[in-house]
Amino acid sequence: MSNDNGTSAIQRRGLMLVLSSPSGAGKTTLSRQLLDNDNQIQLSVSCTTRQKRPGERDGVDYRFVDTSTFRGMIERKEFLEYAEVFGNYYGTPRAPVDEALAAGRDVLFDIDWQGTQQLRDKGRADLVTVFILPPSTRDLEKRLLTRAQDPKEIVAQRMAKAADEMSHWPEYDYVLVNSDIATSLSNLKAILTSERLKRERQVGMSGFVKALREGR
Ligand SMILES: Nc1nc2c(ncn2[C@@H]2O[C@H](COP(=O)(O)OP(=O)(O)O)[C@@H](O)[C@H]2O)c(=O)[nH]1
Ligand SMILES: Nc1ncnc2c1ncn2[C@@H]1O[C@H](COP(=O)(O)OP(=O)(O)O)[C@@H](O)[C@H]1O
Repeated sequence: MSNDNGTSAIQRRGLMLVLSSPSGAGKTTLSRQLLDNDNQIQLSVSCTTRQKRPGERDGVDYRFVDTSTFRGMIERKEFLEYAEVFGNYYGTPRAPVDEALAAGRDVLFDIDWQGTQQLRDKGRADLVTVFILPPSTRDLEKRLLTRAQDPKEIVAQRMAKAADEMSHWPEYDYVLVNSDIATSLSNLKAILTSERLKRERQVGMSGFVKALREGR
């Protein structure tokens, strides 16, 4: 796996980039743009028992499963973490994450604060967490309404939960206020670049420096 700072063949460890926010703040939009822009990171596709929204694709945005399938996966310990959010189950399948990290690839997670806490409790050294806030409550509601994918009562339910969810921002490494999407994307890319360049993640660096010092 190469890094992006011109030192191309230096191997590094994959990292786990977590995005959380109240519903409607823009994490799905930001995730999609980041994935389109960066070929070293892949999305962790969660399982959920919630209804598919128009335009969502099974296996791409989520794996849509029924409650008994989800419970079976819990029993077989197939989830790295899972939680109940807005009355539905959501969970991160473990195997694809382990495979990606072992191959030195980064993994992007769109999960809530409960899932983030579970990953943190497992002491995952490769965790980098980002909380996304809306510029205002009015903007948040406007975004949920203009997304136009949830019935009015679901939007109201999500707005009612927003204050609670936003109280978790101090638990995250980075915080972005998503006013302008292009600025947020560029800030997110800056976070990712800096985290990739951390010395301890560049596991191939000592070999590289050894070769340099030997004049090779
Ligand atoms: N813990 C956990 N939360 C998840 C997972 N997948 C999605 N979520 C969260 O569940 C919440 C609802 O997601 P969703 O129904 O897609 O609504 P949206 O956030 O309005 O797009 C969001 O906070 C997601 O980040 C998961 O695998 N685990
Ligand atoms: N910076 C932004 N400015 C204006 N609208 C935005 C911005 N970011 C996202 N949106 C819009 O807000 C709505 C909710 O965004 P989405 O990414 O689905 O949020 P989340 O995944 O956090 O629930 C979408 O219609 C999206 O196009």
